[in-house]
Amino acid sequence: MSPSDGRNAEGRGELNRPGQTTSPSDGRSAAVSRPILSVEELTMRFGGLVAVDDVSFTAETNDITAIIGPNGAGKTTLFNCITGFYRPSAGAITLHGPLGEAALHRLAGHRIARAGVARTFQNIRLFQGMTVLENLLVAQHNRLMAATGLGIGAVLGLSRYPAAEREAIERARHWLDATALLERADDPAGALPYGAQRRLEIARAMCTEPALLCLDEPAAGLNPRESDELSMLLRQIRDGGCSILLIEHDMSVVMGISDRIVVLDHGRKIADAVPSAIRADARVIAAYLGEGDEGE
Ligand SMILES: Nc1ncnc2c1ncn2[C@@H]1O[C@H](COP(=O)(O)OP(=O)(O)OP(=O)(O)O)[C@@H](O)[C@H]1O
Repeated sequence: MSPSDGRNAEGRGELNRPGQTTSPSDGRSAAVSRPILSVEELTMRFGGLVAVDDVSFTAETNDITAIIGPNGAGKTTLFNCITGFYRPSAGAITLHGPLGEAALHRLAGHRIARAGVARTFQNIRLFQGMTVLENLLVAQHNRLMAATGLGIGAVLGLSRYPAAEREAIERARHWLDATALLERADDPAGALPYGAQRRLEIARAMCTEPALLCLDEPAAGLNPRESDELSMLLRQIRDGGCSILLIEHDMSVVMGISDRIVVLDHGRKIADAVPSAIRADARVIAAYLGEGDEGE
């Protein structure tokens, strides 16, 4: 799937991770699509309430796939199933990641992270008292431990530890630069303005080098300029080779950057198409009007 209308020509500056190469951006449209995530007949019940009801969709590699829908539609519950916070009542979630296929519906959260999925939350969850840089180093703790024999190498003063630590700092600096936070590296995270904290959350997720980045309302509380900067950052992350799953209520962000949009209403999928088709979809318009909100 490579819809021309879902692809924005502007803001194509690619944002490679350290040591990563990408194919030219003009090669993206010609690339054969490959799924990064398959959700099949997913259901999540809370007692008698069906929060996600038999939902199936596919997110393609190197796409931004948005999940939208009125309040209570089941978006966050779907995210929580994908990222291991909830064990689904039924259905399957498969990540087609760099380490092969992973059945996410059966894995614990930390193993889902290791398989290549990172997420941010609706409510900011940073270590407020730690510095900005420390927040990014903590995110790489597991990788650092694994690279050094679970820390024993560090204790014994073996040479791999300093190299792994240097790489972690380099990766952190790369994402601080990408999110315009380099100058705030030594400030406590809690001292950053709200929009900068949101960017730091994304930088922290990217430090784990995910194949799939799941963002839960990243534009919430941002002013229009910050939302535009966020859109640019997300395009750059996508063009750098990371697929994105995005829950967002800000329709200017969603329509501006999404390659595909899945719409939920009362737990059910009611539409799944490129942005231009979603704008014109009568069921989608009715769902938002039913909420007393046209969504745009
Ligand atoms: N842990 C839970 N226990 C019981 N009910 C829940 C739980 N989590 C979510 N729900 C219910 O499931 C439904 C879907 O909620 P969810 O938060 O997934 O919707 P949403 O689309 O993310 O909404 P919003 O846009 O307002 O964040 C709601 O009716 C909600 O009250």
